[in-house]
Parts: sequence; structure tokens; C-alpha cells
Amino acid sequence: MQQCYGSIIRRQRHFIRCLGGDRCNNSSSDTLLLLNDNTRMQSVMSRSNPAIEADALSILRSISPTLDSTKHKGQAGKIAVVGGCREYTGAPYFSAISALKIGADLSHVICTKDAAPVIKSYSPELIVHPLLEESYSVRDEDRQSVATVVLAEVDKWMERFDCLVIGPGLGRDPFLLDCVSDIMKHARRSNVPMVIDGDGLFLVTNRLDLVSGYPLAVLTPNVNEYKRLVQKVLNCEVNDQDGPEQLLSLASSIGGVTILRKGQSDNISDGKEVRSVSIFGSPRRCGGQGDILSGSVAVFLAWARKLVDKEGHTLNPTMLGCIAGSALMRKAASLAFEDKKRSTLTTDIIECLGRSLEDICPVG
Ligand SMILES: NC(=O)C1=CN([C@@H]2O[C@H](COP(=O)(O)OP(=O)(O)OC[C@H]3O[C@@H](n4cnc5c(N)ncnc54)[C@H](O)[C@@H]3O)[C@@H](O)[C@H]2O)[C@@H](O)CC1
Ligand SMILES: Nc1ncnc2c1ncn2[C@@H]1O[C@H](COP(=O)(O)OP(=O)(O)OP(=O)(O)O)[C@@H](O)[C@H]1O
Ligand SMILES: [Mg+2]
Repeated sequence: MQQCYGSIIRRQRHFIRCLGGDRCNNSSSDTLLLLNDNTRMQSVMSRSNPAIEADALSILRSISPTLDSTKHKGQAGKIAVVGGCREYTGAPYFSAISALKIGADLSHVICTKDAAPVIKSYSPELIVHPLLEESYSVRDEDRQSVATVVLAEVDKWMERFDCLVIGPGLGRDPFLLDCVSDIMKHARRSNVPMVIDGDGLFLVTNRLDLVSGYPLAVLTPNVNEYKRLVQKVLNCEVNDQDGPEQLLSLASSIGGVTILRKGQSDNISDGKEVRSVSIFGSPRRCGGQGDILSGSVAVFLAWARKLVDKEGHTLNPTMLGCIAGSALMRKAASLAFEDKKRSTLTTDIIECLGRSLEDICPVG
């Protein structure tokens, strides 16, 4: 193990030299620190996270489309968030509005009938479909017919979506989750990429067949969601000593889906490679930041799919989408925190998405 870390540390040192950063070796924590051009200290590697740091800013720049007058509405992406129920209306809003603020042309929300008027009232920019139903509003004998209607309505739109986000604020009602399982099967048949988060991960952890072997599926677990996935799929506990190896093995065991494990560093694997994004970030842990991330990954994944052949990237578009989405979310969180400190909220971070993107990838 010691030898293995030695070689990883040598590789990381080489990588840091390639980045042109100043290096200092903090022997007490055994962590390499990089001073970037803003003199922001970034912990790029530690023994608990020996994954290769992605060149996230270059990736973000290379997959963001140019803005020019020849383009028509829709070319920069049409995203749909499947989520929003009686309890949660904030999460799908955060995800869908983030997609728009980053540059998607259209952002839909497919939610329960009760949640729709609330989500519509947050923003006129979102296209809100009051389609889903929870058990309490459907009689047992009507379930089959209601499920058929839900699926038919979503199917009318399916081919128009460049990416679905499944799960922010979806809730865990069994009837609703059955309908969402059907939506996921249809999305898969139509080759529509899916970012799965929040209660979508609760669903998928119990129904791995929904994503297993689908290379356009991205799972974005937080600490709890990751723990449940590891227990279910690998039949063991999370092992942070071998974090990247375990992540790689998890992604490969689910048939090559891409997993973005959120945390102090975001670690990303498609079962073949592991990359980490450690730049920027904020110490504020208010709820809703994962929802911003899901909308952000959906947009960058849609863009990466369109550009990946032209740019000659070696990483697949799901990895690129995760890396870019993570970097942007963390940059926006750091800007919001600079301004709002302890009172930083998710809405403040959303307001910083545009400036963050402009700092990294100016319009021209
Ligand atoms: N403003 C909002 O509307 C927000 C909504 N969120 C949504 O909240 C939901 C839960 O996400 P968390 O990150 O809190 O998930 P976690 O898995 O971290 O859940 C938190 C705790 O609540 C329990 N729990 C939640 N719902 C349960 C249920 N129906 N039955 C039994 N136990 C339940 C979990 O087991 C866990 O102990 C997701 O749909 C998520 O998208 C979050 O994204 C935060 C912001
Ligand atoms: N300790 C940390 N330091 C820096 N950034 C972090 C830390 N933990 C999480 N993040 C960042 O915050 C974002 C959201 O991660 P988090 O774990 O809060 O998701 P979540 O629990 O699903 O959020 P939500 O409340 O939206 O459900 C990720 O992009 C991640 O990079
Ligand atoms: Mg979450």
C-alpha cells in the first residue's frame, strides 16, 4: 500500500508541475497544497483521496458552446427535471433554474399535480408539467390507468430532451416511484442521458436494473446515498482508505455508469478511470447545493455529447459533464461564500453561476 501511494504521489507531483502551480509539502497532514493564480489554497491530494485531479477548467472551457447569431432556440440544450412532490418543491426548482442560468435554452419540470403551482410561482422561466401522482391521490383501482396516462404524456416530450435529471425532491411514494421507473425505461430506450440524484438514487439503489449497463446514466450520491449504494452493490462498508478504487469498482459493478461521489473533493468514475475535482468550494453546507450540481451536470453532459468527437477528448461525455458541473458549482459556492459568509444560501449560489462561468469561460 505504501509503495502504491508513493507512485501516486509521484504522479500527482508531476501533474502539479504540469499545472505550473507552486507546491509545498505539508508533512504533518501529508497533503500537497497548490497555490493557484488567485493564491487560493487548494488541497489537491491527500492520502485519503489519491485520485488524479481533473483539468476541470480546461474541460469546462472546451465543452461550453460559443454564443453566436446563427443558433436557434434549443441548440444549447433542453433539460427536464423529474421531481417535486408535496414535501419538496425547492429541490426541482434549484436544479431546473441552475440549468437555465448556466446556458440551457429550455428547462422543464415534471412533478406532481400538487407541487406544480408552487414551482410555477417561483419562476415563469420554467416549463412545469403537473403530471405525476402520489398514492394518496389515486384510488387503487385507478392506478394502472393513471400510470399509463403519465407515461404517455411524458413520452410526448421524451425525444426533445437532451438530458433528464431524475430525483430532486421526488419523494419516496411507491406508486410515484413505479411511474418514474417506467419513465426511466423509456428514456433509456430513446438514449436520453439521465442524471440521477436525491430520491432517484433511493429508487435506483433498490432497482439497479434501471441503470445497470447504461453508459448514459450518471449517479450523483451524497454521503448517505453513497453509503447505501456501496452496501447494496458491493456488500460492504465505505472504505475511505481506498476511496477511488472502491468508487471505480462500484461504477464498474453497475455496468459502467458514471458516479460522482460528492464531498470535500468530488470523485468521479465511469468504471474505467477516476478523476477528482478539488478546486474552489465553500465551507457552508446548506441544503440544495446538490440540486444545483444535478442541473449543472445535465447541461454540461448535453454539451459534451455534442462536442466530444470534434474536441478529441479521451474521457467520455458523462465524465466530462461531471467534471465541468462540479467545478462550476464549487466556483459559484466559493463566490457566494466570499460575499455572504455564514448566511450563504442555495439561492445566493445560483445567483453566482453566471459570474463563475464568465470568469472561467468568458463569452468573448
Ligand atoms: N429545498 C428542498 O426542497 C430540498 C430538498 N431536498 C430533497 O430532499 C430529499 C431527501 O434528500 P436528503 O439529501 O435529505 O436525503 P438523505 O438520504 O440524506 O436523507 C436524509 C434523512 O432522511 C431520511 N428520509 C428522507 N425521506 C425519507 C422517507 N420518505 N422515508 C424514510 N426516510 C426518509 C433518510 O433516510 C435520511 O436519514 C431529496 O428528494 C432531495 O432532493 C434536498 O435536495 C435539499 C433541498
Ligand atoms: N466538505 C465539502 N467541502 C467542499 N465542498 C463540498 C463539501 N461537501 C460537499 N461539497 C460540494 O457541495 C455540492 C453538494 O454536495 P452535498 O454533499 O451537499 O450534496 P447533497 O447532500 O445531495 O445536497 P442537497 O442538499 O442538494 O441534497 C457538491 O458539488 C460538492 O462538491
Ligand atoms: Mg441531494
